Amino acid sequence: MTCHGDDNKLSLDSIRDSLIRQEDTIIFNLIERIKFPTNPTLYKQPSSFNISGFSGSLFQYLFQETEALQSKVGRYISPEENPFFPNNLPDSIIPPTKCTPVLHSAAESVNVNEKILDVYINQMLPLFCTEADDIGNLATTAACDIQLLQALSRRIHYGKFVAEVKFRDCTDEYKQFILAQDRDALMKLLTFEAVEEMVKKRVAKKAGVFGQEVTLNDSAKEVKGKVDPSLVSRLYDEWIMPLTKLVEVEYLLRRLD
Ligand SMILES: O=C(O)C(=O)C[C@]1(C(=O)O)C=C[C@@H](O)C=C1
Repeated sequence: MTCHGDDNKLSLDSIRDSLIRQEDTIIFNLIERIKFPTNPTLYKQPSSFNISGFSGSLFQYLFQETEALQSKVGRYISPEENPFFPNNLPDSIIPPTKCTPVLHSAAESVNVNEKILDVYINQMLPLFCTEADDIGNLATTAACDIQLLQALSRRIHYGKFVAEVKFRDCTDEYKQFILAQDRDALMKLLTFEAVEEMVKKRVAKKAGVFGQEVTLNDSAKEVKGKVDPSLVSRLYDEWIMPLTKLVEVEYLLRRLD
């Protein structure tokens, strides 16, 4: 969702439909990543490997280089994409689109990827993966990490679009709390507990379905799924939805700048 011309699509229902579709991407990417163990060597700072001219982890190196290449071909001209390493990104060779943006210009300053990365490495991976190193698969593991982190980031920063629609639908209600810079009141106003309950149930159900072993033998006995549905529900409850709401609040606080 980039342009003002897309406004006919800009409703809370259409944005929630996109969040529902993004659940599929997140769960499939999660299933791919958790085939591998945690692989702590990948995230060790500084890296145990000699990376010339670079002092971070092997994972940071791979991710930063990937983002730089993707930036050149226009990934970050989309308001749906937010870089994890925004400093010194190369310019895009693709020209920006000539249309009125949907989001307020302050959207660019809202980026919670540092938090996402911290939660991902220190809380999510230990919850879903076996604790071990698989040195032969570090690059493949990092490729899965990058796909999953970008999907998580896109979903969480979609909070900017959710917040914009809520602001347009109930401008006066939101305006008073923005003017007062009242975070708690904004958080309360944008929270829909019944929707959150539905999200948690739906993602658990999807995890059960997507993680099934599919065989042609109808009498084959059931095998354990590829991902624990209750953990996927927890992932949404404890991190994805709270971080989406944080993005919504941060965006709204700047909406009248
Ligand atoms: O659907 C909304 O209204 C949202 O703000 C998104 C979302 C979510 O992250 O899924 C976040 C807050 C609401 O309480 C419900 C759901």
